[in-house]
Amino acid sequence: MARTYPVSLVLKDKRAVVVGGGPVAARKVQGLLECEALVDVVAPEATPDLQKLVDGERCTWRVRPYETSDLDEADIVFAATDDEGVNRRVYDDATAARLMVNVADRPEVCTFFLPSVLRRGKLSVSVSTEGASPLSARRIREGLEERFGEAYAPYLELMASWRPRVSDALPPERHFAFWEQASDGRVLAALEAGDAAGAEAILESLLK
Ligand SMILES: C[C@@]1(CC(=O)O)c2cc3[nH]c(cc4nc(cc5[nH]c(cc(n2)[C@H]1CCC(=O)O)[C@@](C)(CC(=O)O)[C@@H]5CCC(=O)O)C(CC(=O)O)=C4CCC(=O)O)c(CCC(=O)O)c3CC(=O)O
Ligand SMILES: NC(=O)C1=CN([C@@H]2O[C@H](COP(=O)(O)OP(=O)(O)OC[C@H]3O[C@@H](n4cnc5c(N)ncnc54)[C@H](O)[C@@H]3O)[C@@H](O)[C@H]2O)C=CC1
Repeated sequence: MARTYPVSLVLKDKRAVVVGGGPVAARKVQGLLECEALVDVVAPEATPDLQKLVDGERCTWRVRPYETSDLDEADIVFAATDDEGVNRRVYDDATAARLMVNVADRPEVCTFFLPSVLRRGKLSVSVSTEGASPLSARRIREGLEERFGEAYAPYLELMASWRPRVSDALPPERHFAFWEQASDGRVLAALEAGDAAGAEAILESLLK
């Protein structure tokens, strides 16, 4: 298989069709809703966890087997039934419509895989083994949780809020040096110690 091309998709208000209603589909629906996608589930049956996510607005449920026309409005497709033939049909239909498609039981035909993701606010660390060992991806992600603590969330909020300020206050040739020092660990350490004012003061001092 060719190597994959990692991206972070912006799926807000994009329509994702998830075929299947088991735990695998539910995990995908949950992740999609967290990214503010619009989700259409197609399945004759769905787990209680998945049913709880259905609100008739951002997440609908077509309570029946898959039909080709289910992909009419789709931007991205997930085949996650326990029926190989149905998953195959979803794959064929999606491919014919030139849609990106993830097939839960067929890594070799997926046009994208779901990585295991560590999140801290705007930080996401995605771990993929390209289908070789999903459980290893999860274990690697779990191993990263200690390394990347909760302070990364306020840290990146602070960095983002300073970007326009730095652009306004400093000439372009000083931007890189500013960000190099701003990201050298001191601001993060201040936030880890609960010292938001101290973190801000470090950045202020770098403007001089
Ligand atoms: C190809 C891929 C397609 C896709 O994108 O779905 C795929 C395929 C398959 N997974 C299978 C099994 C398991 N998958 C998990 C877990 C996760 N699987 C995820 C992704 C992917 N799984 C994609 C590749 C990602 C990569 O390699 O990096 C994660 C990372 C992300 C997510 O799903 O959101 C999420 C962890 C999230 C987290 O916790 O952080 C566990 C463990 C568990 O449940 O905790 C098991 C049981 C243990 C085992 O079998 O290893 C099987 C066999 C099914 C069977 O035997 O019937 C297949 C099919 C096959 O391999 O043929
Ligand atoms: N990618 C991944 O991370 C993983 C993938 N798998 C694979 O994912 C698949 C699904 O796993 P589970 O959610 O545990 O299955 P499950 O058996 O719990 O659920 C299957 C779902 O498919 C639905 N379904 C069956 N025929 C359908 C049709 N014609 N149209 C629409 N929906 C239909 C059923 O109503 C049910 O909701 C399996 O093939 C399994 O091998 C399993 C574990 C992890």
